[in-house]
Amino acid sequence: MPEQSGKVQTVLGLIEPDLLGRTMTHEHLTMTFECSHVPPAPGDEGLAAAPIEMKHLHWLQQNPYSHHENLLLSQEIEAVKEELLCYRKAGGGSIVENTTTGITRNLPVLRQLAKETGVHIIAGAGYYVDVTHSDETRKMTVEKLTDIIVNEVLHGADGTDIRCGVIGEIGTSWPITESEKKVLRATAHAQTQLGCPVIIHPGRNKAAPGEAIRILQEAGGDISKTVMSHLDRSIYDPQELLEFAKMGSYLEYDLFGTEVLNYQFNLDVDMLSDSQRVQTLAFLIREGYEDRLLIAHDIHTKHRLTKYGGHGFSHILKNIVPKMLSRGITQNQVDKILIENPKQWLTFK
Ligand SMILES: CC(=O)NCCS(=O)(=O)O
Repeated sequence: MPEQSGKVQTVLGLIEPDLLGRTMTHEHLTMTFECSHVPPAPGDEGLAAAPIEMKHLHWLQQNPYSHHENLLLSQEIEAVKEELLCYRKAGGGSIVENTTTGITRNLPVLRQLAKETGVHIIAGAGYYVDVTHSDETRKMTVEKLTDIIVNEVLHGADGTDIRCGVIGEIGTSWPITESEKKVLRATAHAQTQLGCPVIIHPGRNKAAPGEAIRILQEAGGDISKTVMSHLDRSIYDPQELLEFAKMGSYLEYDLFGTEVLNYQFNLDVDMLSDSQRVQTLAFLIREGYEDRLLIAHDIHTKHRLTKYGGHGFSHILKNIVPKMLSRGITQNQVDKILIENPKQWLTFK
């Protein structure tokens, strides 16, 4: 049985699960997102190249992926540190940092932030979406990928002794590519060895979450210990959502704070607003899924930091929790979503 059994693995070492407190299960503290750049609309090239300024804020909020500098969260370590201190003051305890290979994971920075702020930080093992896979990664067998992921959890990643405490976010596109399928199978095999939590980034299609879970399941993964991210932009129809929920993964609404008219990555999608996210949580609770719900902001660009007029890492604690309570979700259910469910998920078997 690995030493992680019954514990949560943070970038500063193993801790008792009860120490986690309120936990955002899907955030990024330092990463780059140039792989997802969307060319600006004709006529907007000047805005896309201009420094971030108050007068451009609305454009930036609606076109976050067209502004190169906005995609470099890695440049904002000091601002993120300030945010984490505020997050603690607001009652936050822990953050799962989902940056994996391909979007510039920086474990030494995560360790430094954990030491300086007192926030428990859990780092992610594995690989982001196919466009970020190197030729070397693409050529690897499932066995080799499994060894690498297991090593990132048991011994440390990126040449450091800093150990990851979850596998993911494991990136998948739509349709899921061959290289991504190998990574999913390796994830399931590593999870079988380690008894660890897993988190998946689905492709941008309503069929994508189910397909990723099926691949994990067929490879022996533990779906009850797996989180499906980004449901806010993936499955809207209530019946289809319930069908997916029956598969047994955690259901994560992790784009709180994102309010956009046009979702740049898929214009067919009407991205949920925060009010609709809360309504969806209430619906899933009524349907019996309160033990399966997780929430977060998935901050991955500069404009969502308070330094740039964004909502920051404390938005859920300061604004969404009161809204949940005012819409009939009980304090006990809020605590489940923010404390108990993350604890159950993050504790190694
Ligand atoms: C970093 C990351 O993968 N964010 C997800 C953005 S998306 O719009 O939900 O795909």
